Amino acid sequence: MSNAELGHEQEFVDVLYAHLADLRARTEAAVTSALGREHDGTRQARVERDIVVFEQSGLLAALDAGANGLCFGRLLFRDGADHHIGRIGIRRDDAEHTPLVIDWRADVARPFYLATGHTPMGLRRRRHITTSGRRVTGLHDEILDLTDATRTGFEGSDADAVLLASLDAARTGRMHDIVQTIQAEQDRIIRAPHGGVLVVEGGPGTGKTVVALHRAAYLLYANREQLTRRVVLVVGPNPAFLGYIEDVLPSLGETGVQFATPGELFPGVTATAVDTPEAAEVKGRAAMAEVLGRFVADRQTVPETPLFIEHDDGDLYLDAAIAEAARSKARATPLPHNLARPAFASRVIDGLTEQLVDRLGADPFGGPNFLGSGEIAQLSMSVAESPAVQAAIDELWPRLTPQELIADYLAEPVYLSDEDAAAIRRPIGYDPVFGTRAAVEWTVADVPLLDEAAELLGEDDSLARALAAAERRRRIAYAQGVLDLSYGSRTQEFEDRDDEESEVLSAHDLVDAERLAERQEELDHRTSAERAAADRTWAYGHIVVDEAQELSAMAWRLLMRRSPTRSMTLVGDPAQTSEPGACGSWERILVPFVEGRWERVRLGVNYRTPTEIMEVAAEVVRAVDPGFGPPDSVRSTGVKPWSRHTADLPAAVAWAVAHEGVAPEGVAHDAVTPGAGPGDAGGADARIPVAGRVAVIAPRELIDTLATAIPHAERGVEPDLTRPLVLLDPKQAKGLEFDVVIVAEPAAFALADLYVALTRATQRLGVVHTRDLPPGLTGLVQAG
Ligand SMILES: Nc1ncnc2c1ncn2[C@@H]1O[C@H](COP(=O)(O)OP(=O)(O)OP(=O)(O)O)[C@@H](O)[C@H]1O
Repeated sequence: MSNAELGHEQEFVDVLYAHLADLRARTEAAVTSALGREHDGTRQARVERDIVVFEQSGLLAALDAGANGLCFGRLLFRDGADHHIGRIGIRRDDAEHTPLVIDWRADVARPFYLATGHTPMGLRRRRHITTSGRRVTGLHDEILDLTDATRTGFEGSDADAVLLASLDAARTGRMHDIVQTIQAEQDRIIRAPHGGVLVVEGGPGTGKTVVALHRAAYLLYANREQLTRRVVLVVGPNPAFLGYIEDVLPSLGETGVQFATPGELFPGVTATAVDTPEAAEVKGRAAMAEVLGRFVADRQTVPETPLFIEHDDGDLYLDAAIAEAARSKARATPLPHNLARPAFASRVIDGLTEQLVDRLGADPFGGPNFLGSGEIAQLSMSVAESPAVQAAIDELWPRLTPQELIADYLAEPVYLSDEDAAAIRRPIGYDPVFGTRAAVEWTVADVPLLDEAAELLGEDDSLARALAAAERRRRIAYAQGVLDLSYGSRTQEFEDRDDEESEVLSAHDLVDAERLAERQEELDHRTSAERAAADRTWAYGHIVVDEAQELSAMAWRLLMRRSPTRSMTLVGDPAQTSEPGACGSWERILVPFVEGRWERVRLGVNYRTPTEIMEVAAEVVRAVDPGFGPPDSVRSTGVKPWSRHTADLPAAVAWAVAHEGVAPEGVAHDAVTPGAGPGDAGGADARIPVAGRVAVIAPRELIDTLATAIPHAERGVEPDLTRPLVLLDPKQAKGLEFDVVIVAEPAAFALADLYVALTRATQRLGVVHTRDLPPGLTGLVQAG
């Protein structure tokens, strides 16, 4: 093994970090000085400041992101080309600004992920560089050209060594990027074209989530202008999951991404209540769209007996004929309820004015009405301005908010069977003092109903839109000035744009005046992602949906509205579906929206769960579905899952936790000898992690009881997953992973939930139970 070779790479990495530090210092200085600079308040001065801040802030974020594990690979081509591959791209200071390290997303980096002995893609040698901080700790070379006789001593026959080392590492409670070890099947998905709907399917641990996140990073790189402006939205099942994955994109230099759970997709509403499974199922049905449409139509009424309206020019009667004619006119417009209201109102006003005209201008001798057009117009105005007339119109065609409509509907659900109506009925609460409506506690399944209501009702925002358009014109004019000046004052760092592989972008390359105008708004106020989050009608550039199999038909309607271009990556595993309202198959989800215009790809290798655990999880499913085929695990640990029967579940959970090496509060984790897990007796060459994370996964109804036995366990709606021990219900555990998992009382789990729980462990699995074990778990090693 050549220490010189390691030394060369260390020298290169040193140069790289020195360059990064220099770039960073210059960038930071530029931002600080621009922000701190006194300016005279003139447009010119503001423009100059904004140019610097705009150009440099994005670069700073990318530089910070790249600082950790900046360089991880090297490609040596047969033709002599030699490229280092990194998390971000950086160029030299030479005259040509040649690349120092290539962004992993650039085309030239692709052989790092795809080349094989059979298809070397021009490569002679591929090198994995392992670093710890800034120190090069290891090299792993693969020779792809058998005529290459050079030997460094780092050539390895096991091409998966780097991957296995990464998979065996103790978990941290946060998902990490995998740029160093993306597998070929994953790379093809990550770089699949931007347009259309791509469904990524695969069993537990096949990398669906991590691949979807890298795909988002790749798409942002390849379509930067479009996607940073339109924003990428990542939808995940719950807040804990979003916390678990939220570091991945920033670690790849991408910060302008919005994360949301399905309960957060209606701005202004936070889902705090929980539906029963039956209620969630009813609310999620596609038929609810039509039901709500009918409910809105029911609010457009005709009086059974004429409404009497006192008026200065004479009493008015708003009868069924006038209301009927007005309703037909309003419904004939293509507008939603609130926007069609003016059409209704104007026809009612015409009808009532006619009443007055007939009465006041009637010729007693049967001749033509003697009121002139001016007088009629006057009468019409006085009718329109009458508060009593307005109140009558409101009664027949009320202005409605989505919240009011859905609260009313849930208070008295119609167009459903009695059973379904009973499942979702929720009386309106009233403030005991003021008698006003109490605030509604919304559920996740209410959110798509609110969105549907917003579509049916429409919002009269014409004034707001006109103001926004005027403001936008002003900003574009201003931004044009920014760009003109920016071109004149560009720095060396940003000039280097002659080739297609450039990774560092400048204002001229990224933006036109319109785009910069939007950027200015961001600088002044919020980021694009923040603006998107606050705007129900935002059209996202790309949407990634994780655990997509869980969403209801109504939730899909909402998401499709947010993606008019239908650029989406949907990630899921139908075998892990347990939501009663879930849509079921991809066909059912997608045919109504993108029939024939979607593609499905499958990932088939489990990178998380070792063979020993996966076999057990598969047996559980096979007990009901004998043909079930789980993904193949990429590694095994030699440690068999164990079970323990007990009469005292909390005590058994506490015992299991102690045996898995999680110290109670106040005792340092290191003070407990880890690894002596109850199942180790059977393990021959067990590879045990030194430290890591343990999860106890238990049915929701047992969580409180178990918490008393393991008070040091982290739990709650949004548990901190970086803590050594967490207590979760199976829904919360979706998408997560831990070194060790203890499943409590598996007989109380739904089958899909149990499958999810059993497949969360990267190292060891134990089961504690008082009831009989479900089929598939009965053969586990008995512990204790
Ligand atoms: N190429 C890879 N290199 C290193 N680690 C990988 C690779 N692919 C996947 N992994 C790791 O495997 C684990 C499982 O990945 P991920 O959570 O994305 O799987 P999933 O298919 O979404 O699982 P589930 O459906 O069970 O939630 C993660 O720790 C991930 O980092």
